[in-house]
Amino acid sequence: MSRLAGKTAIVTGSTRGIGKGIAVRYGREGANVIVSGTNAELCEEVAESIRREGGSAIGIVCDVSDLDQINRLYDKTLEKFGEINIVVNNAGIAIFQPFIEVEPETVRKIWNVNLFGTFFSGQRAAKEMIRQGKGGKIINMSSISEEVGTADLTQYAMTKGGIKIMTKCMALELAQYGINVNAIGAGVIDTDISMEEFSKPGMREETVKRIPWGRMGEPEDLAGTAVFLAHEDSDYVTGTTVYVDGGLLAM
Ligand SMILES: NC(=O)C1=CN([C@@H]2O[C@H](COP(=O)(O)OP(=O)(O)OC[C@H]3O[C@@H](n4cnc5c(N)ncnc54)[C@H](O)[C@@H]3O)[C@@H](O)[C@H]2O)C=CC1
Ligand SMILES: C[C@H](O)[C@@H]1OC(=O)[C@H](O)[C@@H]1O
Repeated sequence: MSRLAGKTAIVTGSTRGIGKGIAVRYGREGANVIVSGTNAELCEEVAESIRREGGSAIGIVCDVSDLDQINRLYDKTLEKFGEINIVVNNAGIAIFQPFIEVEPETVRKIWNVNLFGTFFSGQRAAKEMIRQGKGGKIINMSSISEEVGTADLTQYAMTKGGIKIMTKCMALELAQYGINVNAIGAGVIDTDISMEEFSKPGMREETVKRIPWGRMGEPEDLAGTAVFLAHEDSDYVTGTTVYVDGGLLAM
């Protein structure tokens, strides 16, 4: 299928995990994909793997906690492809720590990537999409953590709660330009972000037991929703979170 043919899509934090899964699927759906992250070699590696499958992709380094790098990401994308139609604000970090032990620096670090990065990448995306005058799709990576509390993750969960309301406010302001803004609320997905936590004895088994679908998610489980939210099929969907969580929030 080529549901995204002719579209140019930036996916932040797409050198591994969920972002990589989305970037690879967008490549298969015919989009020009910008693979982005903090490591230049990895950006090129993932872009090359998309090109090897016959897709169109380039790698551009961008630390989303740095506004200059965000602007460079957008400038370079426009230089190469002339337009930006889809942006997935996926880059994110988590640090597990009991609330009473968290240092200010930890909060600032998570805040800068998850909130500042999503906000200012979204802002630049909106400015370009308004200038282009053809609408566009902005997808923010959120989590079931925007809805339910998790011990040792206050410093992370509050950023996802922030992304939830950011998504709604952006959707309200940008509807007049035909720009959809939605979020994906991922459940527990088997990626490096939780590797340390799940290497603790019994943690993985305990977690899987709580998931109605009976397994942790894989990055590929999110890719279909990311295509839907990037495609015209979702033109009347805005300001919402689509949860992809194996039923966790149904409990
Ligand atoms: N794995 C999970 O269970 C869940 C993950 N999420 C969210 O999905 C997103 C992706 O996470 P995963 O793929 O699971 O983790 P991951 O750790 O495998 O991938 C995170 C990606 O973000 C990149 N990144 C980190 N800091 C960055 C920065 N300053 N600038 C640019 N890129 C940066 C990393 O290089 C990596 O490519 C995150 O926003 C995370 O909060 C949401 C719910 C569940
Ligand atoms: C970091 C967590 O393990 C991961 O991130 C989320 O947002 C999910 O709720 C998972 O627990």
